[in-house]
Amino acid sequence: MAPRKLAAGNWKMNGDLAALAEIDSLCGTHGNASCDILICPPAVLIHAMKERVGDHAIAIGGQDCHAKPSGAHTGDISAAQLKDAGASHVILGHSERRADHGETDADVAQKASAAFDAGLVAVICVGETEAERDAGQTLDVIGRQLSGSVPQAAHAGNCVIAYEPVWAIGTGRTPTNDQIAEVHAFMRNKLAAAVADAADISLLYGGSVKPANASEIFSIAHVDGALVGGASLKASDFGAIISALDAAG
Ligand SMILES: O=C(CO)COP(=O)(O)O
Repeated sequence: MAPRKLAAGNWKMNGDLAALAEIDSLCGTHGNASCDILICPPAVLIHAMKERVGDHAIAIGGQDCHAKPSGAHTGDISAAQLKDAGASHVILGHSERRADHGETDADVAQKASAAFDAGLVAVICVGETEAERDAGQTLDVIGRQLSGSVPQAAHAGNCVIAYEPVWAIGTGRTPTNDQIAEVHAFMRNKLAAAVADAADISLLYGGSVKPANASEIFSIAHVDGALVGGASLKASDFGAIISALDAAG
């Protein structure tokens, strides 16, 4: 088996019911793509988006979940609730949550275990800050985040890893091909020490992926797809990225 190709969109705190028209458009143009497609809207849109997708092969995901299955946690959402609303995936450990909510690697690992228990695929994010890259610490940081955030129960069927350099998110800047290749090869090796089928885990790149740079990024070894922020909001842009992934060998 080879890792599955995945084009994933993270809508972050964007979109409303009217924006689901973009999903209708995406279903019309890319509902039968050969790569996997995932869209992670704000949680309030999951159910409606799932209904809109219907029988098209577009998966829906959350952007976070609580580590506990239920209880007195005002404002939080459990993995089982995401699943009940129609999600099959959940993004965990995004750098915006690590920064804004103080999430630690241990927090992310607990949430990932909760996601596995609920039958969700966890899309676990890792990535260095610009200061860490400038200090030559990139691989140390990624290694530490992978060790701390990916539970032992992870395997290719329930886990996807996204490398998102913090400094490349929403900035229009991307690492060089060599820099992406170095981190992705490192992640593949590092996971092999922890997970039996690590060679089959999909490794995504995220950070300023656009239609204009997608083909080049998808040509890099061990890049199995992308986690796309801004360019996932419009069906025309996200569709072009899906087409680029479909065309990549
Ligand atoms: O954070 C990201 C996806 O999770 C990337 O965002 P941008 O594609 O907007 O840079």
